Amino acid sequence: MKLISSNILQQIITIRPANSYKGTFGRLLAIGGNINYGGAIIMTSSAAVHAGAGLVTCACHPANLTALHTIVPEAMFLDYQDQTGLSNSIQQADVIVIGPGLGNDQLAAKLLLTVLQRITKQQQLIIDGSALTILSQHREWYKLLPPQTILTPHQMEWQRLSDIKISEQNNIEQNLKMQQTLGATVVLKKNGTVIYHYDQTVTKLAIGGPYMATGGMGDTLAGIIAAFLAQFKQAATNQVIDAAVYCHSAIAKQLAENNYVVLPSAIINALPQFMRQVITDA
Ligand SMILES: NC(=O)C1=CN([C@@H]2O[C@H](COP(=O)(O)OP(=O)(O)OC[C@H]3O[C@@H](n4cnc5c(N)ncnc54)[C@H](OP(=O)(O)O)[C@@H]3O)[C@@H](O)[C@H]2O)[C@@H](O)CC1
Ligand SMILES: Nc1ncnc2c1ncn2[C@@H]1O[C@H](COP(=O)(O)OP(=O)(O)O)[C@@H](O)[C@H]1O
Ligand SMILES: [Mg+2]
Repeated sequence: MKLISSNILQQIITIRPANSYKGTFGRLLAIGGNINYGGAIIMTSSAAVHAGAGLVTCACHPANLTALHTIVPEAMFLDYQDQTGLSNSIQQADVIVIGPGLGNDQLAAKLLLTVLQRITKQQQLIIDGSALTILSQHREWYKLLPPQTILTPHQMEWQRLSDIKISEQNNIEQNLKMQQTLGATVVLKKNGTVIYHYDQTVTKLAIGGPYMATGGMGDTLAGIIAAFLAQFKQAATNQVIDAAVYCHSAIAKQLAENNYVVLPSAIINALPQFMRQVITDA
C-alpha cells in the first residue's frame, strides 16, 4: 500500500493549453438531488465547476433549480424526470456522477439503471451516496458496472455493498477481493481514505481530519474526482483519482489552520486558487 504524496498534485494539475475551449475540459453530468437533498448535488456540481470541468449539467428535482442557478450559474439544469433530456445528456457526457442526494425511491433506482444500461466504455462513471445504497439493494446490477466505474463509499455504504463489517474494513485483502468482484475502483472514505484501484494497486491518503466531518464533504469530493477525470485526460486514471482525493483533503487541511470546522462550500471556493498555486509552485 502506497501513501499518496503531495507530488501527485504537480503531476496531474498542469498548465492549460492556449489552444483550448470549454469542450477541451470535459462535459460532466451530475445526477442526484431529490426534493430533500438538493444541496448535495449542488455541492457536487459546484465542486466540479470550481475544479475546472468545462461544462457541467446538473440533473435533479426541479425544486432545486433556483438554488442551483443562484449558487452556481455556470452549471446547466436538467429535470431528472425528463427522460429524453436525460438520454441526450448521458450520451453527450464524458463523465457521469450519480448519487449525491439522489434518495432511495423508485425514480432514483430507475435513474441508476438507466445510466448503467446506457453508459459506454468511452465514458467514466462515478457512483456515490444514495446510488451506492441502491446498488447494494440490486446486486444483480453489479455485473452492469462498466470497467472504469469509480465507487466512493463511506464505511456504511461499503458495508452495504460488500457485507464487510465496518470493524473489518482494515483488512486490505478482504476489501481487494470485493473490489475484484465488483471490477471497479473503490475509494473507501474515512479518516485515512484507502483507494482500491481497478488494477488492484492500493493507495492511502495520510492527510485530512475531523474538521472534515460535515454533511456534504463526500458530495464535494465526488464533484472534484469527476472534474479531474473530465479535464486531465492525458494522465493515468489511477493518478487522477489519487490527485483529486489528495486535493480535497489538502485544501481542507490548509483551511483548518484557521477554521475549527471546514465547510464543503469553503473547499469549493478555494479550489481555483489552490490549483493555480500548484502550478506556481511546480
Ligand atoms: N445537504 C444535503 O443535501 C446532504 C445530502 N446528503 C445525501 O444524503 C444521502 C444519504 O447519505 P448519508 O451518508 O447521509 O446516509 P446513509 O447512507 O444512510 O449513511 C448514514 C448511516 O451510516 C452510518 N455510518 C456508519 N459509519 C459511517 C461513516 N463512516 N460515514 C457516514 N455514515 C456512517 C450512520 O451511522 P450513525 O451516524 O447513525 O451512527 C448512519 O446510520 C446521500 O445521497 C447523500 O449524498 C448527505 O451528503 C448530507 C448532506
Ligand atoms: N475524521 C475524518 N478524518 C478525515 N476525513 C474525514 C473525517 N470525517 C469525514 N471525512 C471525509 O469527509 C468525507 C465524508 O464523505 P460522506 O460521508 O460521503 O459525506 P456526505 O455524504 O455527507 O457528503 C470523506 O471524504 C471522508 O474521508
Ligand atoms: Mg456521501
